[in-house]
Amino acid sequence: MCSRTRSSGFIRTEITGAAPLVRRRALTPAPGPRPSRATVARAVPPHICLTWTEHTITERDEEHDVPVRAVRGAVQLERDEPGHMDEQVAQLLSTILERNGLGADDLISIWFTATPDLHSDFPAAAARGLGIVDVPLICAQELDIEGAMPRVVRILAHIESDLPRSEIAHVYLGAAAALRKDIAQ
Ligand SMILES: C=C(O[C@@H]1C=C(C(=O)O)C=C[C@H]1O)C(=O)O
Repeated sequence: MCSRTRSSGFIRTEITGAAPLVRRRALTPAPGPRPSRATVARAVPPHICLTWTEHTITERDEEHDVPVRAVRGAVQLERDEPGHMDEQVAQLLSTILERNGLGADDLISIWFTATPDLHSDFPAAAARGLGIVDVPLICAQELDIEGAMPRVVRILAHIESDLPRSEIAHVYLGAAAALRKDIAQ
């Protein structure tokens, strides 16, 4: 899929497939202006099929490419109480990590939403309780849709994972499974 050869401190990336590879944060584009597709096509041997990374075929060798994926989760709280929220959100987040074989280092960022009937705490606080302290987090209020399930905390996490998209486990705990019967695990 992606092979690399080192040359005097730089590395040449040759993409032979069309996987949605995204460079890790530590990688920086090659200096200078971004060449056009035509320029790159002329500069690259014809057997190499380049993806969108073609404009930086030479880049610093700091880390390997890992696909970015997104994983969803949700849990319905029994009551709006800080200790209960903390426990339920921690369980949701740790289940997402466990079922997808993830560690804290694989997390890019996490969005939390809470339905408008939840006021007792920020759901993101539960992530810090799990030791996730250097991942950008944000909380927002979920849409106030008539008839929607009450007391729900949702998660949308962006992750680095070699799992294909079809194998990402989205976690809807307990009653929240009714929200997405098609993907809940
Ligand atoms: C169905 C859900 O609830 C809401 C509806 C969503 C959707 O239709 O995709 C996504 C998130 C929520 O705004 C869910 O959490 O999955």
